[in-house]
Amino acid sequence: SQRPKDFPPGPPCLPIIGNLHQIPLRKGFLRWQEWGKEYGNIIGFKLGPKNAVVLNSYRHVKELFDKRGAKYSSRPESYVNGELLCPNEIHILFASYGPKWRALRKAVQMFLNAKAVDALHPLQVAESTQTMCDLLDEPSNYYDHIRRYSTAVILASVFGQRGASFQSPKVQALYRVEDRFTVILEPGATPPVDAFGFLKYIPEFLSPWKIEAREIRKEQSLLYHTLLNETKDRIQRKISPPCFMQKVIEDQEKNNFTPEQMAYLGGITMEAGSDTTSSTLLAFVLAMAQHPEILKQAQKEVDRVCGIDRSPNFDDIEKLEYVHCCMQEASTGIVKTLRWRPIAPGGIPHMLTEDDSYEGYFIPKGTIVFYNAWAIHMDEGEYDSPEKFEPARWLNNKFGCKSTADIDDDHRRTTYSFGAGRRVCSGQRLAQNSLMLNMAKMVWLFDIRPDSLESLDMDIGSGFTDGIIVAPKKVPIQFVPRSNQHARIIRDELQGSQDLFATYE
Ligand code: HEM
Repeated sequence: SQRPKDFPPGPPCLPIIGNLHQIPLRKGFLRWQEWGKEYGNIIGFKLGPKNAVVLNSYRHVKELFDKRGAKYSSRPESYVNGELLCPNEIHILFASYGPKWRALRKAVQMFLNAKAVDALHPLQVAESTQTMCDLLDEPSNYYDHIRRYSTAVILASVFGQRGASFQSPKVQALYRVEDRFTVILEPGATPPVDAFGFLKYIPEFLSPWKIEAREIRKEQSLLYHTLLNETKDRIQRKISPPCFMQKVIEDQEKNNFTPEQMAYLGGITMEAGSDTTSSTLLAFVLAMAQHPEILKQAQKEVDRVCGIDRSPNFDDIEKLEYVHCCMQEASTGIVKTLRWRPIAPGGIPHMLTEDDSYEGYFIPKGTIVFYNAWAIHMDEGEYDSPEKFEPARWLNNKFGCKSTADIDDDHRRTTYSFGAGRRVCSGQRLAQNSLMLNMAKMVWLFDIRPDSLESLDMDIGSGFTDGIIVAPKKVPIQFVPRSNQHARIIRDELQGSQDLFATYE
């Protein structure tokens, strides 16, 4: 547990365990943020014998992940991820930087490139319109309706199948397993088995986390294989609409993918795109419920651009500057940010594959490097009152930062919510399209109000769930249609989507 010579500064270590005892089991990114005040924005610490570094400033993420991507793009070796949950590097998010990851990333890119993603506009419009009608019919279940939306878009575009309601068995199966998956992946949710290898030999009856991991693996594998087999069957019967898996199946020999790799490729895309997008939308709902004045201003703009005779669509989005700012603040604008509540606040760890020197520090090969999206987005040096939901900050400059800040355009990302470097999220464009469309339609259609202001808990610690992906906890929120005419129009628009839905049934 000794710190390497010239390692970045950090808290003193204890023998053997290093700093493990100082990192809380949940939401460790808050502790890293606190450490930043004492040790600076690049902090070195020890997870038992393993070296770890956390980056609390965008400047370091930019220099290390974006400019030195060849070295900082692997993932830490992990017994839980790599052996129990997703063996043989089948999971793109956890695959180490090498040929297997490259083949997966190339395949995913085929589905997530700009042209392919923009071809999904009609599907997104149809599913979003259904979501608005679901919110009209059953507002108290807003949480499920929003979660259904993101899964339905991926189910249809990846597997050519429909997720018509939150109760659909596949949507249910996905969230049942996904909720458990994101919790077990959070550093701290399992014993430090990578630091102390002997822990893996403790029998299962004394290690409930092992049983949990095996069950998750079984459920995930069953779901992904079932979806793949159903899609294969529908393709054979010539009743499948074009979808990502169709292309993957056609290219199976060329890519040399096993059925397991194919099933996981589709399943993981669904995983990656479901609760990420819905959690961001839910954070937006929370912000709108707390800030009626911001909602009003966004409504004014949507009304000016779309009027009352139709709901917003993709042609309008470019013209909605203030709604953009709301999205940039709560979530993602076209190429902008997810600042206020990043859904992966502690980031997804990268691993350094060669020794490196940086600003006089030595960072050895094998170091686990965390980018702390939470600390980056809450940096008081960069943002005025960072804790405040303030869309207007994005009117100042494209980074939403203080006008007095030194605005640095070189390789700086407008958001770190999607990660950075070569492992940056492949699904940004698809996610952004979904977010913008749903936010614009929601603002156009509803007044969004809390049952009571006291019921809103905006605190990232207490008001959001645990896990590597966090989401606002469910609180009662009212969705009140702005007029009968708004409600009638959205229902009429839904009728126009029925033919498209039928192709996925
Ligand atoms: C608001 C929505 C989303 C957010 C905030 C988000 C965030 C992230 C983050 C933080 C990473 C890790 C980046 C890193 O390690 O540096 C990631 C990876 C990834 N995301 Fe997303 N994501 C979102 C939506 C999507 C969607 C819709 C898809 C596809 C359907 C997707 C597909 C992926 C894939 C395939 C990876 C793995 C990349 C790799 O390791 O090579 N994401 N995402």
